[in-house]
Amino acid sequence: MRVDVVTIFPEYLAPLDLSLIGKAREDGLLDVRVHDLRDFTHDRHRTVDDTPYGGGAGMVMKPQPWAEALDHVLAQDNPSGAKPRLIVPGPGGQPFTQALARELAQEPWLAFACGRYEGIDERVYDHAREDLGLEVSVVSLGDYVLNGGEVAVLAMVEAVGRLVPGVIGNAESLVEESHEDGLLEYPIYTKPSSWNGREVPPVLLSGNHGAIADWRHAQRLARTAARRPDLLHASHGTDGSD
Ligand SMILES: O=C(OCc1ccccc1)c1cn[nH]c1
Repeated sequence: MRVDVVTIFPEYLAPLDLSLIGKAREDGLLDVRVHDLRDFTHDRHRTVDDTPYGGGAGMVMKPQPWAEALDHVLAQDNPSGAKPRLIVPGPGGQPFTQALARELAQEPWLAFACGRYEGIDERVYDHAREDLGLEVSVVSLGDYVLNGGEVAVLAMVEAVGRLVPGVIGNAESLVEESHEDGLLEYPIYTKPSSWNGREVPPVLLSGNHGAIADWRHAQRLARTAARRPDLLHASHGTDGSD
């Protein structure tokens, strides 16, 4: 998978060079390219923002640098003229979920646009869709506001990248994760079996795999009911009437 990120803070994406994602890049499983939006400005101050038409607080990211940056992304090492799916993190976007991460992990090429200030001139979205023929999705990590899209892109690239075959050595560990099938994960324990006067639940030491599976499923249901009842009604058939 190829991943392009356009940002005014390229150094914010440095953590993608670390650990799993870093190794995946070395192994050629992920091709991550970070572009500085200011490289696509032409004035002495490398201006990327200006005041909003209609008034209001804050600044808006100018359209021209974004158009040139996207042209560069589309042209770089792309003889076939393939198109990336463009993801723009923003508080007003569709929720980023494990289901969306799985969907994005199927894409051969993703491009992320990191907004700053109050956001990006709306015409950039129209230009990307109508003139560049890109599928554009505004995606939110949650109902809160960050100063820019970079932190959200780090989270999304990690969540998506780890689903790309080969990135995680033990694909088994991808199965029983929270949200993988609509339930939160069960409690986990490791040695020693007795610690600080606290014991590991005996069933886990019993070797009875059926009982262990039952206990774990019961724990997942209980945890989900306690912490995320919304998930229970959504994906387990209960319409909330019971
Ligand atoms: O704040 C966010 O993105 C950064 C951003 C983008 C555009 C304008 C302002 C801020 C965000 C919140 N949840 N998910 C993403």
